[in-house]
Amino acid sequence: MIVQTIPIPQALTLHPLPLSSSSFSPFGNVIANPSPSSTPQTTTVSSIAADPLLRSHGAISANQGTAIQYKQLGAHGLRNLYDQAPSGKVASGRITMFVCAARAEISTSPGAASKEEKEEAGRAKNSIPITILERHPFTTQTFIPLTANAKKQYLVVVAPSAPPGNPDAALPAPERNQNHLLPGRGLPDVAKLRAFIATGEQAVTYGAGTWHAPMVALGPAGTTVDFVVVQFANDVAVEDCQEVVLEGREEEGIRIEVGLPPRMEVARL
Ligand SMILES: NC(=O)N[C@@H](O)C(=O)O
Repeated sequence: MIVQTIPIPQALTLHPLPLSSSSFSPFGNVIANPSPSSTPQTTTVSSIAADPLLRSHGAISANQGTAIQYKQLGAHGLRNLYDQAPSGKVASGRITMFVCAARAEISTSPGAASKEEKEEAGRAKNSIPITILERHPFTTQTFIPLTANAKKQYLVVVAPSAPPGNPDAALPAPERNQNHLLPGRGLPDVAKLRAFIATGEQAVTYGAGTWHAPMVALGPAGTTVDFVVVQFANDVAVEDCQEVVLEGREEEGIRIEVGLPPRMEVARL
């Protein structure tokens, strides 16, 4: 539900970076195969012991040696903090699906964009407006694209919380998380918005309370990116989802948008 309207102080164009675990760590987790070159056939107790990457992701040999199981995929696992929700209403785990229409397309061909491509991108105004941010204060939310295709892409737009103050004082938000990973109860700090380009080989978990824009699928017109979404909810609107409208002044060009590059290298973890 909409809880606030924030005036956009000045025009802002975000330049998205390839999504990676390290750049996204203040906001949540990137989930991807930590070591695509490792196969179940060649991964043994001793090869795991010798490989810091496998060890740091908690790799074990599973399914009678026919699988690798990674048990540690980031600090923001599934979190249910509804025991701190003022309504006291218990939450349940939910699995839903978002079928997201592609809203723009960028090329994934490696290499720098040519002068002509940059000019063309400028002319096409290849940008996505950001007009709303939302957070799920008491739960993590994981978006898992139903494709393992690096050519499928989506935009992840997130903001840290501003220091707490009057405007957010009445909003339900948790105070404690076992790993102290909460972003804080404040409204989004729009000047510090960040944008990332994710691929179909990456899933993303927003940490509990992380401000984020509604998912933006990328790709040719008429296509979709389908996501399985895993979170908790208790059906109390203000505890499940708090939305903030970002109010620009179109006539003065005061808006927030993500500028899409004509070409972008896609990154692994
Ligand atoms: N992220 C996104 O697209 N949507 C949500 O977080 C939602 O719960 O609606």
